[in-house]
Order: sequence, then C-alpha cells, then structure tokens
Amino acid sequence: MIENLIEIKGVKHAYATASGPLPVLDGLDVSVPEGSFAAVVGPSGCGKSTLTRLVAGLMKPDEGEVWLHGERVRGPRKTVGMAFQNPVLLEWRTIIDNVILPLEIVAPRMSRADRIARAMELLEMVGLTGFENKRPSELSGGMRQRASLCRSLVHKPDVLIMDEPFGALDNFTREDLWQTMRDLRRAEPFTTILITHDLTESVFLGDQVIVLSGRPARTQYVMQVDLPDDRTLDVLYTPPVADMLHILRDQIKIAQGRDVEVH
Ligand SMILES: Nc1ncnc2c1ncn2[C@@H]1O[C@H](COP(=O)(O)OP(=O)(O)OP(=O)(O)O)[C@@H](O)[C@H]1O
Repeated sequence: MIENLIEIKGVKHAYATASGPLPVLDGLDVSVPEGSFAAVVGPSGCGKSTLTRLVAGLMKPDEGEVWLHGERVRGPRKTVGMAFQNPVLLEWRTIIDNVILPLEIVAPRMSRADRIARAMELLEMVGLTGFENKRPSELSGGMRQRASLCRSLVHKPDVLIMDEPFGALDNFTREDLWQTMRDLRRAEPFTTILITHDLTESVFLGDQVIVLSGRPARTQYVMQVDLPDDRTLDVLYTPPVADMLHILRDQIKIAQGRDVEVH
C-alpha cells in the first residue's frame, strides 16, 4: 500500500495571457492516501480546475511536483478517470456504448462481450439496468450523470478526478448521486479528487476537505472528516457535521478575503 497515491508538492503555475502572466497556483500541497477521497473547495476562479488538469497530466506546473502512485506525472495516463459537470455523452451511441468507450481505447484487445459485461455491472450498481440501449437524450440529467460516472470508472482507474460533477443537478438528485458515489467506492475502491462548490457535499463524500485560498491559490486549510464510511444522509443533521460546515464556511470567507467573526 502506497501511503499517498496522489502527492502535489509546492506547485506554482501562471497562465500566459495577453496582459501578461496570470498567477493561478502559488504553493499548492495536496496529499491523498490510496483509496481515500479528497474534496477540494475554494473561491470561484481560484484555480481548482487547474489542479485537476495537473493531476490528470494534461498540463505541467511551472514549479513543484505532482506524483501519482510514486511516479512523477509527466503526461496523461490511462489509470485516471475523469467526470465533469457536463457529462458529454455521445448522442449517436447508446448508453452502453458510451460507457464502454474508455475500454475501446485502454483495452483494445478486450472482447466486446467482456466490455459489455463490465459496463452492465456498473450500470446495475448505479440503478441504470434497463436503460443500456437508450440514447443519452432519453435520460434525465441525473441518469446521464450516473452513466457518465460508469464511463469514468469502467476501465478501473486508480484515480477518479471529478470537477463539479453534480453541480448542474437539483438537490434531491444530487443527494441520490452522493449515495451512489459512496456505494461505488465501497464496491470498487479508487482514490478521488472532487472539485465542488458545495460544502455539504464535500463533508458527505470526503475523507478530507481541502480549502484553497483565493487566486493565486495555495492550500489554506485541510479538514479531516472523521465520519463512518457507511455514512447516510442523516449524518448531515448531526452536531459534528454542523461544526465542520461552520469551520469550512469561515475558511471560505477567509479565502475570499472577507472578515470572519470569532466563534
Ligand atoms: N488556459 C488558460 N489560459 C489563461 N487563463 C486561464 C486558463 N485556464 C484558466 N485560466 C484562468 O485561471 C484562473 C483559474 O481558473 P480555474 O478554472 O482553474 O479556476 P476554478 O477555481 O476551477 O474556477 P471556478 O470556481 O469558476 O470553476 C481563472 O481566472 C481562469 O480565467
């Protein structure tokens, strides 16, 4: 067991823009143990999506290091799965053919029957059995996001990177998806980085919540979420969670440069 599957050390990055360099990250340190779930929150535009691109190997930082599985990240990897706010399913493919897409790329020698069997297993876990031959437009937003999660996990990635995957869903659907995520993790452990604007989501899903400062972002605060792995939504209405949310809200205010009352 590798202690930290994802390790980001002292990362600094600036984008080149027409009006000069735009510093986005300035001292980012993130450690995510194997099999655990890190939720990342921070003010709008602080650099959260930039962090996901670095972990996915889609860009290199100006300074600092990104490590996955004890190896320095120098380019995109097959062992990473990604899920975004907009599921971008291909309309000309059925749901099952969307879900098997990564296997066509990552496991070209796997038979179609095996790909379908693997995808069906996941579709069942997320409650989409019976919808495998539908087109994406025939599904609700929540169902499309479930299918997209299956697609992100079908090739059994070590790391799942999620950038606001539940952001466009209504509250009830979002809560359903949180529980689906929890169940997927229990069935097939993977290491996750989730970018979110929703503090409740960060506490429900996270083993740790990392608060980034305003841009240029550094790691401002890390909260360990000490709740049972089989947590249910009821846990959100308990005093320890209220305390955690309080602290996180104060940290976000600090990140936004706003005054915080001392409680
Ligand atoms: N390729 C790019 N070139 C120039 N600037 C960029 C590029 N990508 C992002 N930026 C800028 O860098 C900053 C950080 O962007 P990023 O998308 O990482 O933030 P974010 O925290 O994910 O934002 P949000 O909370 O709004 O989703 C923003 O000001 C953005 O405009």
